[in-house]
Amino acid sequence: MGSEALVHVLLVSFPGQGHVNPLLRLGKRLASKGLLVTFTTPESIGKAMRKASNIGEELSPVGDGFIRFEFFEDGWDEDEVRRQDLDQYLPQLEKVGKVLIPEMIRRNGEQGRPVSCLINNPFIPWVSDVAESLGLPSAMLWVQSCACFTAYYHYYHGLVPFPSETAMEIDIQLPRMPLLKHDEVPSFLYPTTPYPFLRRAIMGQYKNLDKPFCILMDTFQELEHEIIEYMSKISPIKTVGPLFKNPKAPNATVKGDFMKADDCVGWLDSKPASSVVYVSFGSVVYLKQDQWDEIAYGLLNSGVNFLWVMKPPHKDSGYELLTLPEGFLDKAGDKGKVVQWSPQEQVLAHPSVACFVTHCGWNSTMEALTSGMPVVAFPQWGDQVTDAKYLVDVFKVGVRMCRGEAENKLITRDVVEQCLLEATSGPKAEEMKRNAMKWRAAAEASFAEGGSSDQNIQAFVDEVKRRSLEVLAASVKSAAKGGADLAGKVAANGVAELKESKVNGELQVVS
Ligand SMILES: O=c1c(-c2ccc(O)cc2)coc2cc(O[C@@H]3O[C@H](CO)[C@@H](O)[C@H](O)[C@H]3O)cc(O)c12
Ligand SMILES: O=c1ccn([C@@H]2O[C@H](COP(=O)(O)OP(=O)(O)O)[C@@H](O)[C@H]2O)c(=O)[nH]1
Repeated sequence: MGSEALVHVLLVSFPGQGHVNPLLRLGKRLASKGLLVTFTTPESIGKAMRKASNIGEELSPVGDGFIRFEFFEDGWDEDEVRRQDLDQYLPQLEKVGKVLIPEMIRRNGEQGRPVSCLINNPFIPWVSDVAESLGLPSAMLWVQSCACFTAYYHYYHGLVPFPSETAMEIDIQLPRMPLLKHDEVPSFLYPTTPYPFLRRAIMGQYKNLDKPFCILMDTFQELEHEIIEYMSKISPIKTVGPLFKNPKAPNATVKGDFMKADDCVGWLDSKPASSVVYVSFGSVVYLKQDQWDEIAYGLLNSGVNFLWVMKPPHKDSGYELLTLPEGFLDKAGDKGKVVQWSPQEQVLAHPSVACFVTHCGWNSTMEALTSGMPVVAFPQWGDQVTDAKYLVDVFKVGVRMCRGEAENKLITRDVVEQCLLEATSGPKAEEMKRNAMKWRAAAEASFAEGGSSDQNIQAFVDEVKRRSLEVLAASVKSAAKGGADLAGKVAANGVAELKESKVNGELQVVS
């Protein structure tokens, strides 16, 4: 079957690694079930993705369908420093995207690929407005846990008290969730957050929550059973995680890394089973030099093997380049390896790796659970503090090393060493490993054919197909009436294509 006869969905991503990864993974899942998927994000990131990853101009086959990329200009010069300031960048993306995304949709229609559905991730809620204005269905991929989704929901609607200027240190009880201490709710909700623009971005998504017909989530039934059941009654959520495995297309090479991963698998191969601690704080967290030094000495003093990701800061971020203590690499010798970026999925799946010191970003959390990997939790802000609470107290796969950036506390080398030892040897380590392996099995069952997430993805694909026929039928009507609005034009172009498809006997449309 040619790609032109397939139902086409357009994925629009916020330009962050922790957002691109899950949306692209969703794209591969949808493609593998027979859709044509176009993935788009600003060209500033597109450029990095093309350079670092296996992305070309052409269509990539994935399972029964295809994925392709188109990037859009954000209207700023290549070296514009304001991109680092989301207070300025998010409104710019909205202004430009509201013009360029409809143009991209129209162009695709003209080229014989009418778009039937838009899917976005958080921080760019205006994508649902674009879809609505064109008469297209839309969905949103929530890229954090269902617990965090619930916390933001209750905050947005003022349903329970949250920490405030006058009562900062209150505990928070949300339905079907463990009691959260004040510093365990997503920290963007603290009155003192240094990232109020991320709170505004997320609240913008909640303001628009009635527009998507479906909210997809990178989590799975068995992991957050009760809270998923509760929120399903309020919002049209469908769990489709863990997205990072694709059983129908395990060899699809399309990846969205912004930086080429350093080679470290050979080094891991040379190490004994369960002997290496993997340390990574994701793509945006940047620690202070004194904290970095303590972690370095903690790693050395504990005597464990370690693989440590030390990514360079963005040149306009204002962060000082971190350094390692003098003589650190010599002292570590062959016990340690420091890289700028790792192939994290492969690292977490490697038998030499014993545990993961993580900032608890939701992608890292899902990847660890799905790989059966115990963690040492080192959360900083946002959803990370809530994820850490769940990893340690609910999923029971982790040791806590800190409570988050708001605590403003230096974690000393002794504490680092103690946590590393606790997570790698002795009864606690064994128990965490057992629990992690249980989560791995549950995750695998959920994405295997017929599992809860697989069923939800299939139901979503069926619904998109069903709605695509409605969209086309509506546009045939409006085209017949001579409607010259944009949606009409898009769809009218699509109809020409569909007639062809019909001739091929591949798609049937009632007009
Ligand atoms: O890339 C960014 C940017 C950014 C800044 C400038 C620019 O030009 C482009 C982007 C800002 O905040 C972020 C926040 C993020 O939170 C991360 O988002 C994940 C999914 O929401 C969570 O699970 C993680 O815990 C959390 O660390 C992830 C990101 O990738 C970013
Ligand atoms: O060295 C690294 C560090 C991170 N990642 C990937 O980058 C994403 C980070 O997302 P997460 O939600 O964990 O954190 P964020 O970067 O958004 O804070 C995950 O998919 C990781 O697998 C990676 O491939 N190599």
